[in-house]
Amino acid sequence: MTIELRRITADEWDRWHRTLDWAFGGLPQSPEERELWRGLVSLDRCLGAFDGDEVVGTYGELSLGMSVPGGAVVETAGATMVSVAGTHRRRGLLRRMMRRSLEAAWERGDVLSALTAAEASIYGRFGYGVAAHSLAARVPKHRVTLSALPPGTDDVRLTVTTPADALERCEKLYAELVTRRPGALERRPGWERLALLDPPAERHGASELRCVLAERDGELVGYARYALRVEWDRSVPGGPVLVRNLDAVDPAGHAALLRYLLGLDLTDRVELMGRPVDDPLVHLLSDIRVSDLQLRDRLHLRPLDVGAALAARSYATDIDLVLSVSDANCPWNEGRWRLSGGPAGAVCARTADPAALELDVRALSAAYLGGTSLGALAGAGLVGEARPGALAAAAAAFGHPLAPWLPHGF
Ligand SMILES: CC(=O)SCCNC(=O)CCNC(=O)[C@H](O)C(C)(C)COP(=O)(O)OP(=O)(O)OC[C@H]1O[C@@H](n2cnc3c(N)ncnc32)[C@H](O)[C@@H]1OP(=O)(O)O
Repeated sequence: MTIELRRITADEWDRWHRTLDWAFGGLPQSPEERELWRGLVSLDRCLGAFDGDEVVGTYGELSLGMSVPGGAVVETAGATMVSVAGTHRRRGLLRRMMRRSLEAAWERGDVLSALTAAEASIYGRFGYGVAAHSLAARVPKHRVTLSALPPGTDDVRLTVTTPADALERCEKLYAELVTRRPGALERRPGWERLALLDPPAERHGASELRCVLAERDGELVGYARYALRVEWDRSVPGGPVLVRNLDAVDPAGHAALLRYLLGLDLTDRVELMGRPVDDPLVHLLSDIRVSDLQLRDRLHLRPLDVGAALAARSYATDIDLVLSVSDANCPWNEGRWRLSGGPAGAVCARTADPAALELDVRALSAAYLGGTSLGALAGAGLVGEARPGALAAAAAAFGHPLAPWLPHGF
C-alpha cells in the first residue's frame, strides 16, 4: 500500500490531531492550549501521511521570526506536532515528511528551520544541530543564598500583579530581549496568548500564575511569571516556586527578581526550566552544586538556505573565508560558499575558490548562533581545516557575547 503525503484541510484537523495524540501516548494539553496552537499553526503548511483514508503521519509548521547575532530577525519554519502512527513506524515516513517540508520551506523563501525535539537523537540526521542549549535548576532555598548582588539591586521596586494586567508592558520588554539574544523568537500576532496560558486543569495543585514586575526609576527592567505549589507534610510547609518566565534587561532587575522568588514563604525550592546557559543565576547562587543544574538540548536548528543564513547574521570579528558544506537532505546547499563580513554585517555567495573549512551542515547549524564553538566541533572531528589559521579566525568570528536562547517552546 502506498502512503500519500499531502497538505491537510481544515476538515481533517481533528483526525490529524488524533493521530498525533495517540503517537504521543496522549498529549497533556488543555482545550485552551489546543485551541491556541490550532490558531498559531499554519494549516496550509501542515502535512498528513495518508494510508487510504487513515492519517498515519503528521507534520505541523509555524511561521517564526528568529533573532540571529547582530539582531536581525530571520524567517524561520518551526516544525512541530510531528508523529507517525505506531503501526507505520520505521518505514521512512518521517524522512519523507522532513524532506518534503524542508524543500517547501526553502522554496517559499524561509531561511532557517527550527524545532524542539521530543527525543534528542531524532533530528541530527536531517541536518539539525543543537544551536542553543538550556539549563534547568532546582534551587533548595534554605541551603542557597545569593552572593555578590549587583549594585542597584536594593533600588529595584517590585510589585505583584496578574500576567494579563502586565501583559503589554512585559511584551515590550520581551521585544527588547529578542534583539539581544540570538535564538529568541519575535512575538507574532497571537503568540502573546502563550504568556497568559494558565488553565486550572493543568495546574496540578499549584496556584494561578502571578507576575512580579521589577522597576527602576519607574521603568520596567524585568518580570517573572510564577506559581506556588505549597505542599503541607504533617503541618510543615514545603513545595516549589514554579518559574514560568524570568526576563530582565538589567542585572539589578534580574537579581532582585531572583531574590524575591527565593524569598517566598511556605516553599522549600525554586524550580526553573529552559534558562539560558549563561543565566546570571549561575554566578549569583552561592552553591550551584546543590541547585541541581542540568544541561539540555533545546533549540534544534538548520539553515534552509546556507548563503542567506550566513549573510543574515553579523560576526564578532572580520571574516573572509570559503566554507565547503555537505548537506544530504538539502542538496541545494552543497558546495563552496565565500563568507565575507564582520560586526556590521556580511555577504555570502557561491564560489569556485578552494575551501578553508570543510563541514557538514549539522556542524554549521550548531555553530550558527554562536552557542557552540567551531573549535569545539573541530575537536570532535566535525569541522576540517583546509587552510591553516582558518579555524581560529572563524571560531572567533562566529562567537557571540550572550549565549543563544530559546525562551519558550513551540
Ligand atoms: C518537532 C517534533 O514534533 S518532535 C516529536 C517527534 N514525535 C514523537 O516523538 C512521537 C513518537 N514517535 C513517532 O511518532 C515516530 O517514532 C517518529 C516520528 C519519531 C519517527 O517516525 P518514523 O516514520 O518511524 O521515522 P523514519 O522511519 O522516517 O526514520 C528515519 C530515521 O530516524 C530514526 N529514528 C526514528 N525515530 C527515532 C527515535 N525516536 N529516536 C532515534 N532515532 C529515530 C530511524 O531509525 C531512521 O534512522 P536512519 O536514518 O538510520 O534510517
